[in-house]
Amino acid sequence: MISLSKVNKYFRSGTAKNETIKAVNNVNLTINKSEIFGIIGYSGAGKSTLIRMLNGLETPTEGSVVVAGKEISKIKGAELRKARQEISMIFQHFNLLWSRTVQENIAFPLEIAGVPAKKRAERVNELIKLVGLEGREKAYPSQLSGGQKQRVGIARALANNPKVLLCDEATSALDPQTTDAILDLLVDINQRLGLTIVLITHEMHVIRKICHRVAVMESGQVVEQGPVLEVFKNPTAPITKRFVQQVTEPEETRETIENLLERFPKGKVIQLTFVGEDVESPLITKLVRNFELDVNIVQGKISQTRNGSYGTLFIHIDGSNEEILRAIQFIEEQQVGVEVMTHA
Ligand SMILES: Nc1ncnc2c1ncn2[C@@H]1O[C@H](COP(=O)(O)OP(=O)(O)OP(=O)(O)O)[C@@H](O)[C@H]1O
Repeated sequence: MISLSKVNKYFRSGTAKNETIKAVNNVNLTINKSEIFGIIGYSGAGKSTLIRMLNGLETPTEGSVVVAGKEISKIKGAELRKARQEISMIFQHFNLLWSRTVQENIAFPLEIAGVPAKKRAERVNELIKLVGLEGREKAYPSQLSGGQKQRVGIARALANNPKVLLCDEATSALDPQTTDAILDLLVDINQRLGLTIVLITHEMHVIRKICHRVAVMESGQVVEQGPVLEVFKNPTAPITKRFVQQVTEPEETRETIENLLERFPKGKVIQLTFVGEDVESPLITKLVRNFELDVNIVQGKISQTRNGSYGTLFIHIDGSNEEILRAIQFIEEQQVGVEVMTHA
């Protein structure tokens, strides 16, 4: 559906004469039909420049950009405008028309495409249902929440049945819950309409949650790309490792807990949280000495911070219910956080 071959984009740096910035540096990418493809990178990595080349808002200095069979990098004028109807975009700050209602915003691209009024109204209704904005048709953007505004943006982008949806940091202005709802909507649209989605983001959570494949950008280059699960399991570039860490630690902990609860159906799995020096070992010794319990240390991780160590330890304790309760009470009295693990 999309292919970029040896794409470079240089900008004048604006400081010294003849000095250029390589915003995009020798990028080769293929994005398949109906795929959700994520491009992740920190600010200045070249993501915006790259995505803007997919709809002809920027032209590459060198190389070719082909989208839905058209060489976007070579076409101009009416031909480019026509090609752009197949490539829609949504934005971080929604870019809605503030003096138009929800309905009128969604109808706008249909008006431009010359769709007659009756058909337009039908299509707007369909889109309102698709994005879950029933009842808000007559509202103005200023009366909507961030999530609702992005739903209008999505409906408007889908109005002319595009083949590709480009998402430029589409959830970066939203809170985590709203982000997840919008990401769910994008997945739903991808599945229902078979739409190809390309998104740029600086949040690995977005990639983890919805993308099939990911490309990692740094200083204009794609430093790593592949199926999301593989990149998570085996990140190679240091920047990828940093992005993966954004999300794997809490997730892995949850998975580990489920795994432990299955491995130890009897007794209790307990998470202990320590802050400070060497608090864990006397506690375990006391548990073994003073209670009629079997105690297993199953997993732990202690991290050093500038203010001392911080860590968690998972232990499994088994014995009579009474003894387990006494032990938990004892731990609670120490300088240690304690949580009895249960299934999520
Ligand atoms: N029109 C322009 N003129 C000059 N330099 C530009 C222009 N557009 C982008 N750049 C430069 O190109 C590099 C890549 O910018 P780009 O906006 O593509 O990165 P990004 O990864 O999208 O970052 P952000 O998320 O902050 O937008 C940066 O060094 C930027 O300053």
